[in-house]
Amino acid sequence: MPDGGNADIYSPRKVLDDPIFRILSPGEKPSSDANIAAFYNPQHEIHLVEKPRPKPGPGQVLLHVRATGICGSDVHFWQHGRIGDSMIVTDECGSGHESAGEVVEVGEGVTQWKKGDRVAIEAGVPCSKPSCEYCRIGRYNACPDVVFFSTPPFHGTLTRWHLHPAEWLHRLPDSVSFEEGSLCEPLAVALAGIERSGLRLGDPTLICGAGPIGLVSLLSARAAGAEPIVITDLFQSRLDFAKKLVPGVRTVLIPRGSTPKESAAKIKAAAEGPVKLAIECTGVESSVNTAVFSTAFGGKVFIIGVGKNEQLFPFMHLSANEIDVSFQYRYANQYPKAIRLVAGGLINLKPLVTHRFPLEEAVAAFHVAADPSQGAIKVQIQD
Ligand SMILES: NC(=O)c1ccc[n+]([C@@H]2O[C@H](COP(=O)([O-])OP(=O)(O)OC[C@H]3O[C@@H](n4cnc5c(N)ncnc54)[C@H](O)[C@@H]3O)[C@@H](O)[C@H]2O)c1
Ligand SMILES: OC[C@H](O)C(O)[C@@H](O)CO
Ligand SMILES: [Zn+2]
Ligand SMILES: [Zn+2]
Repeated sequence: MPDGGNADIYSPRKVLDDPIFRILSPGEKPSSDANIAAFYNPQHEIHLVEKPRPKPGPGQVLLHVRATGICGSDVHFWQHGRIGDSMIVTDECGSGHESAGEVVEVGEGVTQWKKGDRVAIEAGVPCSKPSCEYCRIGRYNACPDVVFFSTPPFHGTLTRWHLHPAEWLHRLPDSVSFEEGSLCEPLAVALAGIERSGLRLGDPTLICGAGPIGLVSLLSARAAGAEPIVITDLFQSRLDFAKKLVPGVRTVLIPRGSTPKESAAKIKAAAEGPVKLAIECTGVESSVNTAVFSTAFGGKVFIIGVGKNEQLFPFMHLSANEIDVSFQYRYANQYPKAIRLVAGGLINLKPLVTHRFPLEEAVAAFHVAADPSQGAIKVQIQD
């Protein structure tokens, strides 16, 4: 467990039999300063929960969470109860890990923050112990004792009053809104991918999938000087959105049922040749294979998407073309860079928020985020 943490906020709590947690009854109107949150459970229900307003312990900061984006992973935990074999919803669990907020109160020993400071909240809190190899070498996203808020059994940051360790908050300049601060979380994922992919100025680049992760990857690849950039999706509406976001991008609609080689032929035509780097943001086997067949000899397929545990890929094609395949898991050391790029105007996240809800309507927000017919890109809950 992280030092200085208050066991309460990290330990799982069974909502129903814990007197300080209660599920709000449908239609109940909580008071304007109630500490409400959106929780999901193993029965795939999602509801508002009222929790106590915590007091900051040593090294902690109490925040008023002002903006939280709903991630595909939040929806996945709610509707499927798990991600992979290790992240399983076995109890009521609070959602949200894309948050930004305002400092309300600081605990003993906290000197870098004061009331009113505006921050982005880094949801993955590693152990930071010298004895931990991954924390010691800076790849703290691999920390075996990480508390990643909203990944079961840890409750998320989608709440009104959230307690966080002071050193895992990042200052937001006044020029960066809470909306943008919240979006720095998916941006951190993309920036980690771009950094580890080795993307260089002028590299022909493919991005598979035009969801929030594909779109922040598009914005990041453009800022990093990739050219040309091709982006794919199954829905023309998402490709149209990508085109508005980055007018120079080339879009390729992937017809349902087309083979990876047929899709790759369309991509290579749009890119005027095979790409140097393919950033895969769907996790779907056919799309990963499309990325492989679209990549030049000596290129790289960099996979951010998550999907089925076992997947087939064209082994000999990769071998005979010396194509590297890498993966990204969350992020480490990316928040300061994300905030600099947004503050400096190199990455404009604002258009990504398409739907906004007040905290009291968080359940309705989840239903919109989960329904592709609503056309949402990023649904945000604001308070
Ligand atoms: N590696 C990490 O740490 C990390 C962090 C956040 C999200 N993710 C994962 O990244 C992926 C994308 O996240 P998101 O929020 O953008 O999800 P999303 O579902 O909103 O977007 C995925 C997009 O891919 C498109 N798509 C599906 N199959 C396709 C295909 N065969 N060809 C082209 N496009 C296809 C969908 O139409 C959709 O627009 C998800 O798997 C998510 O779990 C990974
Ligand atoms: O943005 C972070 C990702 O959504 C999470 O790691 C999720 O995949 C599991 O917690
Ligand atoms: Zn996420
Ligand atoms: Zn660690």
